[in-house]
Amino acid sequence: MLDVERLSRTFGGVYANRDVSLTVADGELRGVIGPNGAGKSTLFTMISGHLHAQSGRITLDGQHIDRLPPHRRAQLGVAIVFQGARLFPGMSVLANVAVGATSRTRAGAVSAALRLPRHRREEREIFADAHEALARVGLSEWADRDAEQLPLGQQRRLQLARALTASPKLLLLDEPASGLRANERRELSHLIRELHRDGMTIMLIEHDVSMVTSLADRITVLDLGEVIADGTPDEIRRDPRVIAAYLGKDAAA
Ligand SMILES: Nc1ncnc2c1ncn2[C@@H]1O[C@H](COP(=O)(O)OP(=O)(O)OP(=O)(O)O)[C@@H](O)[C@H]1O
Repeated sequence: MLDVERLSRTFGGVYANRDVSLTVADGELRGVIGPNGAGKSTLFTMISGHLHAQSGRITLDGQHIDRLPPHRRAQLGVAIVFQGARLFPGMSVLANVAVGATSRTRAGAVSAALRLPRHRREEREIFADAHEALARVGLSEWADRDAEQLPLGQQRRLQLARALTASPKLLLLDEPASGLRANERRELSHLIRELHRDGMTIMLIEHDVSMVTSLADRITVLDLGEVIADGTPDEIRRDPRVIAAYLGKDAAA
């Protein structure tokens, strides 16, 4: 489904990603781990198109997408939840999800301003999609609440709902669990596992190694912008390079 070949990107002459290659199978849940500054977010934003790679190639279902802008990649099924993504302040939970969905409408601004039938139909579809996505993440009963009033765990699920309105083929989650309490983490893990079971292809950046090893089919480990290991959670746990670079002595014990 996703082929990343020798992707590179530098900032100020320093490699944030250097010849990063990986292949993600259809329906796979791929964990991406590595120390701070390893290049994980850089990799995700190059896949989503928000950051340009300086070299390398990205192929989604056989189609080269590396020259496409982010909205075209989104139309092809790539959705990203950014690290620390913000909510729209002063808006309800439902409106926050619906705003995410409006970027995909076809009717355009003129038709929206004139409230032409096509626009009204799209608006209905958007809100139907938003309701469905909220149900999917278990937030239906909070639809009319002010989004900012939600506890952090629910805010993260809201971000996920926003991404789901696009019915993505490939969902990129950049540290969705950071800052969450243990019970919120468990709920989010459960939700990610369900999406995976439903067949969605997911890439997940996560610092909590036990969370990522319990969820992922395979894990890619980055260090200083390079892939230092790629394998099943068991293989990763045993890999001496990973233990040395990332997991530390505790994990090796
Ligand atoms: N927009 C930018 N401008 C300059 N340097 C950047 C930029 N984005 C990333 N970098 C640098 O690229 C390297 C990789 O950063 P990146 O955010 O991809 O790492 P990460 O593995 O996601 O880190 P973290 O776990 O802390 O989120 C770091 O050295 C970072 O400082």
